Amino acid sequence: MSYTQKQVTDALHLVKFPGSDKDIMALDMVRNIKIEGKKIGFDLVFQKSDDPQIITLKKLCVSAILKFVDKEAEIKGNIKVKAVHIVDEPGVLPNVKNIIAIASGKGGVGKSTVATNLAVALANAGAKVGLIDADIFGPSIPKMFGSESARPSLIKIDDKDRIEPHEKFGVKMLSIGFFVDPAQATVWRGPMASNALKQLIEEGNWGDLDFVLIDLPPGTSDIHLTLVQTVPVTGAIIVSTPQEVALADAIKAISMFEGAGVNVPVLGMVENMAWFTPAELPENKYYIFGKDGCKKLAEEKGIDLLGQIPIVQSIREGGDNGIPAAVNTDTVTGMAFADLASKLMSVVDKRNADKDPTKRVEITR
Ligand SMILES: Nc1ncnc2c1ncn2[C@@H]1O[C@H](COP(=O)(O)OP(=O)(O)OP(=O)(O)O)[C@@H](O)[C@H]1O
Repeated sequence: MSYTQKQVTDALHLVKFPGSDKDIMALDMVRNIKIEGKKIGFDLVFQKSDDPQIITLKKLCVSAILKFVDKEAEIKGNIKVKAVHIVDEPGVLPNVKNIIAIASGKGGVGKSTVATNLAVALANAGAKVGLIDADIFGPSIPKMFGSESARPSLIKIDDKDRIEPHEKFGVKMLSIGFFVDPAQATVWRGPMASNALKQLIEEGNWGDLDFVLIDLPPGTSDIHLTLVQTVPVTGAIIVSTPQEVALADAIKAISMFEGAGVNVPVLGMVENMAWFTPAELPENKYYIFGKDGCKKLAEEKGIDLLGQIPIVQSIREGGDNGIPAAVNTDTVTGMAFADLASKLMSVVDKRNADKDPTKRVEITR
């Protein structure tokens, strides 16, 4: 019999950081949990390699595992302490003004739909925009742009091979879906997926851009860590439906971005599938996934709500037929995405005025 991840994370949720009311899971200090039979191990990530709480916290973790998982669990010696280093050097993408991560906790809430339409709406507003499909295991950007057959070419710049991003509706984009059969990528192991993302970022000929949007996979994964270790992410947008199960996962995504070792400000939330209005009853709103769940969560967390996007047939059709709804600027949905783009531009301006630029992080010891 082996223990479950949940048993371990539940136990570690009970370990509070000394002097704080937050636990080490909420602070995103636990990474790489490995369980083999009775053996449990994980990385414990601190902001500084000489944090005075290292010894105490290691002991608290050992006690929590022995008490709440199993007194026979082999945990001693299996907690590796790691430290976050802020890397103070211009990273890759030096000519990109803002790198925005689009994330969700739960899958299927419309993150790629929002990323696609937001990218098009930003381009319509005159911004120079790039879009990177970081959902390596399930890339959907090629389909949403009607570009499944695009094959970006390699060009030589300063004797180095560079990938020329595909461009459509004013958006420069790269996706692993342009290079491998998506069915192949779904079985890749973590390091292969992380390397693929690094290549899309580092080897793309991105040039000067106002925004690069990164469409992340759902949940929290190695891909998220690869991203913050590869580029300084200006901020994150969290997409969720108003449904409770989706909101619970959205909270985890918010904690991950704001937690130790990542430190990326959350710029706002987007409530997708906020309501449904049938064409024949335009005055009626049906709150299929619940009412204002995301709005309330954003208020609670002190985060801006950037927009509420209803369930609209043309949004789904746009995703399927490769012409994003935001392309049609004179429709109600086109205007909703234009409004979302303008809100994003103003929160990014505010973030850049109020806060220091984000720095890339490295986790070492
Ligand atoms: N507001 C909306 N109205 C109608 N359909 C929508 C809306 N938002 C998303 N959809 C549809 O819901 C489905 C899931 O959306 P999408 O692929 O964007 O979700 P996701 O969160 O990126 O999923 P994944 O878990 O694959 O990352 C798609 O078919 C999309 O067209």
